Amino acid sequence: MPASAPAAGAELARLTDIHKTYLQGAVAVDALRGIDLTIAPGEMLAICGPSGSGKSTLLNIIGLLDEPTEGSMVLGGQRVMDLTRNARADLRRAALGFIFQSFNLVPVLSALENVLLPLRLRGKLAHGDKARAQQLLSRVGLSAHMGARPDRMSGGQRQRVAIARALIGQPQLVVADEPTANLDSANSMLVMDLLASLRRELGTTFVFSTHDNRILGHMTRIVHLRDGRIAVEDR
Ligand SMILES: Nc1ncnc2c1ncn2[C@@H]1O[C@H](COP(=O)(O)OP(=O)(O)OP(=O)(O)O)[C@@H](O)[C@H]1O
Repeated sequence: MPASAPAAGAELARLTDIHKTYLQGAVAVDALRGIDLTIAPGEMLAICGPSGSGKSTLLNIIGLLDEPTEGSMVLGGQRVMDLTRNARADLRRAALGFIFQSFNLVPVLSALENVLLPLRLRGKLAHGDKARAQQLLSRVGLSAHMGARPDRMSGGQRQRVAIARALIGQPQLVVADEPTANLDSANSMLVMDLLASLRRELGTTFVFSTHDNRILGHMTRIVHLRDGRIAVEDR
């Protein structure tokens, strides 16, 4: 049974008739075949489906990491297709956060430096950024590990560093590609409970791709993909 849904009406993102075709040598692979999807602020939305159904492709498009072959997308009121490459990168940095199944932390940096990295990559750190990163690390239960490097941490701890890193830029939308795929059941539940609490506290919107049925109870909506199309939606 999905968790309580946010109020209907507003929209953070709208995808209309999205298609994505990849070329594998001379063969065209239609990974997405006409996706219509609206994402409301505060949703915790899961994109489910079998391997190859197009989950990662769809997430990459929502996260402005890839472009559709056809179709349109509006994010935060901006028509993404009308933006230059630089403007799209600016929107991605300002509006989006990312969580990956393999955590994608920088091994030679401490947990605190990993959380600050997205801000450093944007330019100089502002006054208060370090304190905010420390607060976020405390909020994800890692106050005793701020100076530790990821290779000294468990998978669950690493994913919690990655959650703090995804949230440091105060994104409207966090895109999470199979965030529990490398975690055991206990850590998956800890991470999902944490994300659900953060969603309630911060109002952040989350879109997940997942094969993991254990985490679906945390979602406000579930979209099932089959062969690049939306097959079923559960609210
Ligand atoms: N970069 C690429 N180049 C060519 N084909 C691709 C590329 N990325 C994905 N595909 C193909 O597009 C289809 C959808 O792939 P996608 O990775 O989006 O599915 P998925 O549902 O995320 O799968 P999985 O659960 O295995 O990660 C598959 O047929 C895949 O082989």
